[in-house]
Amino acid sequence: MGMRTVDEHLAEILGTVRELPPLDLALLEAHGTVLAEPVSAPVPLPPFDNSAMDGYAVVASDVAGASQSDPVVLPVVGDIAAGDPGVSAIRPGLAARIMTGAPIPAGADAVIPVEWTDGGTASVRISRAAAPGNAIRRAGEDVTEGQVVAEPGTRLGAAQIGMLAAVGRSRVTVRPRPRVVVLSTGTELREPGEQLAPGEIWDSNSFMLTLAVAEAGGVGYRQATVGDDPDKVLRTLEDQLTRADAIVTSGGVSMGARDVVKEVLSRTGTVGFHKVAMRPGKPQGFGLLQDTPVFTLPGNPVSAYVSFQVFVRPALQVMQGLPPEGLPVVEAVLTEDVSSPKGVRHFLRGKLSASEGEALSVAPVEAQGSHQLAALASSDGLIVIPEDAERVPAGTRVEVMRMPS
Ligand SMILES: Nc1nc2c(c(=O)[nH]1)N[C@H]1C(S)=C(S)[C@@H](COP(=O)(O)OP(=O)(O)OC[C@H]3O[C@@H](n4cnc5c(N)ncnc54)[C@H](O)[C@@H]3O)O[C@H]1N2
Ligand code: MOO
Repeated sequence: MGMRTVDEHLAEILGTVRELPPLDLALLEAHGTVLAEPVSAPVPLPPFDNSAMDGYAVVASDVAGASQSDPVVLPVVGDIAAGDPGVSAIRPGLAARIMTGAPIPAGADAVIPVEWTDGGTASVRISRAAAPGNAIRRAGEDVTEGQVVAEPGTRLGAAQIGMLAAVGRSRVTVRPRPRVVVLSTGTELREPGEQLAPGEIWDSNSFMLTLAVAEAGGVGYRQATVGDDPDKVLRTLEDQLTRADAIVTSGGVSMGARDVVKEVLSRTGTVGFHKVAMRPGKPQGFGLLQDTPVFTLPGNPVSAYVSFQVFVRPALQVMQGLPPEGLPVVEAVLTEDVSSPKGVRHFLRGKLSASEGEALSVAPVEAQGSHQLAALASSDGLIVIPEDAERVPAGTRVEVMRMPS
């Protein structure tokens, strides 16, 4: 078990994981995935000049003198609704009733909102002038023909999917969400909701990690907790390979007499176990089991969470065709002195706050033990204290990994 740095361990991971093959998905199924092709508009948007309001299409110069006291009256030659094919036309001296989204008739150069008129159907009394172009939405004003509306690497949220539909796409090529099987090991673990016997605790890691996968854009499959029986652990891992793009385990990787994950994976696959110079999260394992990346995270809950964000999240980003950036990092001013072991990258749990006009600040929470999940759950950032720092005084600017909310 050689000692390695965080960067060395991450480099091995990022050098091993691969982008998932692209997949053609129907739009709604593509929500949350990452686009793998550039999408361009086959036509301009809007495709034709159309009305922004319900009202009357006119020639602006006809109504130039219209006012409350001296309205202009024009004959109405017809109705144009949204969806009409856009073949109608008017001549000077005429008006056409028009609805929002309907094509502007040839010859018209302004739309008078119905509120500025008496709403007439045979003829209309207009009591306000309008400049040419009034209430007209021009073709191509949103998107020009051939314009790329979404680049590869775009995460497809509601607005982006809406954009793809607006340019006529029913399906898109994306990197699928990585499917990640999450497995907790430990005979002491019980399902939440069950009774605890002496010596037992409720399994929290598998819930936390399954959802951390989802927060990172993947699909987490929570596996029922397995005990410390090596054959059962191996069988469970192998059974899961068919549906997993990656496997994340928690527990059973340190120095105990019954560290089952380490025992089992030392016999097969390429998973290597290392002490990584970080706190929390020292015991780490990573490698392939029949070509599937396996991350063996330490069992202490805070260690498991931090390890996930530092190592697994960037790997899931690579699998989705994204740069391995990990959590977003912000700079903040430390509110308290902290000390940190030399040679170790320390991830302290902290609370960010922004008061008006002042720089973002971060307060380390009091409980920094790797078993103290309540302190993690009340934090919103992981304060990164680099390897070479031992004493960091209050007022220092530090990097903080912002936890997903
Ligand atoms: N002699 C040494 N002992 C330990 C060392 C060491 O270097 N030498 N490292 C410590 C560190 S650091 C960590 S982290 C843990 C890692 O241990 P394991 O990954 O083998 O995890 P376990 O022993 O199975 O569990 C540790 C701790 O976490 C609790 N746990 C485990 N799984 C869950 C879960 N799914 N939900 C909630 N809590 C869980 C478990 O009950 C233990 O309390 O090793 C140290 N020891
Ligand atoms: O590294 Mo352990 O992960 O500190 O508790």
